[in-house]
Formats: sequence, C-alpha cells, structure tokens
Amino acid sequence: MSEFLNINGLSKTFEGQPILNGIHLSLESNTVLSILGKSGSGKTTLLKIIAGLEDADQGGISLEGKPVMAMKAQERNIVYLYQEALLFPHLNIFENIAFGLRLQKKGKAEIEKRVIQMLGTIGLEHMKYKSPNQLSGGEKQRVAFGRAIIVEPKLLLLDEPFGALDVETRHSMQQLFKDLAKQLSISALFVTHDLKEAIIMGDDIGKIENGNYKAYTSKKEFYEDAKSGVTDEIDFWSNLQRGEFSKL
Ligand SMILES: Nc1ncnc2c1ncn2[C@@H]1O[C@H](COP(=O)(O)OP(=O)(O)OP(=O)(O)O)[C@@H](O)[C@H]1O
Repeated sequence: MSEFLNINGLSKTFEGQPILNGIHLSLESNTVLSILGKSGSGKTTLLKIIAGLEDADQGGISLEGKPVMAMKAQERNIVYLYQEALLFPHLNIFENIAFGLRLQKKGKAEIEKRVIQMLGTIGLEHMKYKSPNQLSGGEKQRVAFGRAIIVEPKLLLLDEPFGALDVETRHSMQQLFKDLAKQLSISALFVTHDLKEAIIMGDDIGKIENGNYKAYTSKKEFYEDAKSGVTDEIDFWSNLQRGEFSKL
C-alpha cells in the first residue's frame, strides 16, 4: 500500500555501533504519529535522516510515493523542529515568520496578509516588532512553529519541541499544536520520551527500541502493552491515592 510517508529498511551505524536497524515505518497524511523511545534510542537520528540532515547507511524513504533520499534537505519540503527554537536574532518576529515566504518570492501583499494571519493564530500579534531575545522560551517556540507552518511543508518533524518548557507552557503549546494540526491538516512525526505527551499529541503511537520500530495498531493496544509504561504510571497514581507512599 502506498502511504503518505514510507520508510523502508532504514539503518544507521555510528562508530561501529548500530543505532537504527532496518526501520520500517509508515504514516498516513493528515496524521500525527508520536514516536517514543528512551534517550539514545535513535529518535533524533531517524528524524535527521528523514529531513536530509544525516545520511543513512541503508534503506529508502518516500514521500507521496516519491523517493527523497537523493534530494537535498531544502528540496524535500520537510521541516525539522527541535527543542531550541532557533530564530534569526537580527530579524524581528514578523520577519522571522515571513522568512520562508520571502525565499519563495511571494508578493509583498500576500506575505503581509499571511504573516499577520499566522501571528493571530499563534497569539503573538502584539509582538511582531520585537526581536527574539525579548521573547520567553514558549513565545520563541510559537514563532518557530509559525515560521515552520507558514510555508506549508508536506511533513513536519518535531523533536521534543516542548522539552525545555515549564509544565503550564508545555500544556498550552500541546493544545496549540493539536488545534493547528487539525485546522491545517498537518502530517507530522512527533518524537518524545514523555509518555503522556505521546498519548496527547499522537493520532497513532509507535516506539523505537534496540534499533527497531514498533507501530501500535491502536492506542488501546499501546495502553495494554505491559512494556509501554502506561500500567506503571497508573499503578503509581493508584498507589499514591491509596496512601501507599505516605512513608516516602
Ligand atoms: N554524529 C554522531 N556521531 C556519533 N554518534 C552519534 C552521532 N549522533 C548520534 N550519535 C549516537 O547515536 C545514538 C542515538 O542518538 P540520538 O540523538 O538519535 O538519540 P535520541 O533517541 O534522540 O536521544 P535523546 O532522547 O536523548 O535526544 C546515541 O548513542 C548518540 O550518542
């Protein structure tokens, strides 16, 4: 079956150490797939290979049926976003968001209209003339989202994008992303090692372990997998409620 994104037998070794071991993964369009995995399991490596920022040793990737391995990163129409929202420090917020549209040589009026609209969507209209160093971490991450999404990439790769944010900001960013994903029919891989975040963000869930990828057929299957960590989490909170940790 031809899926939106198909990853076929992807392998990567670093300094003789196998990291990805023939990964097979597929994603339907307009779907967010959460990928869980412990630190060092190869999540970032996988995303970087998909984005074209790292080479694979073996395997193929196709997007909308077209092989992308031979394409340069900038030709893939894939955006990779990670924890640190790297904005252009010398450009104000408006220009940071407008950047991709200027590269695409869109007209002045169209850029103005789309950037203003995006600023509204991410709730930062009042900050358009500020520079990145005047923004909080959460605000910077919003701008990074706006800048990524405004160019309408085919695929969004999110690498622990909220990892550096406090709990409250993290929740509001999760909600914002979920709303945007629905509104703009976004297709994305969302990498995290946070169990709850994976459940909240993903339409589907999978995990990387020992260099292999396991796709869960449903969230129910994930909850019921003794190794998913969900049961441990539930047990923890049940024990806490029963007062079994009162001596801690
Ligand atoms: N350029 C590199 N050279 C050598 N080893 C590397 C390189 N990049 C990553 N690695 C190693 O590959 C392994 C997987 O790294 P990766 O960053 O993909 O893991 P991760 O699952 O994203 O981890 P984390 O959740 O901590 O970010 C790690 O052991 C890392 O040290």
